[in-house]
Amino acid sequence: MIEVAAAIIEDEEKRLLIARRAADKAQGGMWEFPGGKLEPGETPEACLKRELREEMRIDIAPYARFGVNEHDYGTVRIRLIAYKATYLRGDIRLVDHDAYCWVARSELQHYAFAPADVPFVRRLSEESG
Ligand SMILES: Nc1nc2c([nH]c(=O)n2[C@H]2C[C@H](O)[C@@H](COP(=O)(O)OP(=O)(O)OP(=O)(O)O)O2)c(=O)[nH]1
Ligand SMILES: [Mg+2]
Repeated sequence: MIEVAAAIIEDEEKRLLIARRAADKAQGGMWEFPGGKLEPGETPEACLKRELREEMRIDIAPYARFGVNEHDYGTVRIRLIAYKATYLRGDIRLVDHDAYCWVARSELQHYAFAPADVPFVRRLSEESG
């Protein structure tokens, strides 16, 4: 089981940050909440702060656990741990993804998300914001 943390980052207009996985990666071309694999001994919050600096050059503050979803991709099984987070500072620069977007909750349904994210997307779509 691979443990992966994902950040649901909101801006002042209540839009959420989503990013598209590069074509050459697992789940290439699919949208996700940015993040990555936990390193040994790392908390999900620390992982997310590190990953968002590495992958997008921004600072975030995770503040609440949103949920966990286990998904079997056949060759790998992942435990995806989602945290709500606040966008603190930095201009986004894509290091790893090939696109990003700030989207309203009502627009999330128009993006093809990685299968492990689908339960989170459904819940977020029903939230007000
Ligand atoms: N970051 C992230 N990964 C996700 C999401 N949904 C989902 O199925 N995944 C899968 C894709 C990968 O198989 C796995 C790990 O994600 P990753 O590629 O971001 O890991 P990483 O940043 O540590 O990158 P790397 O060092 O392995 O290249 O989790 C999601 O919303 N966010
Ligand atoms: Mg990543």
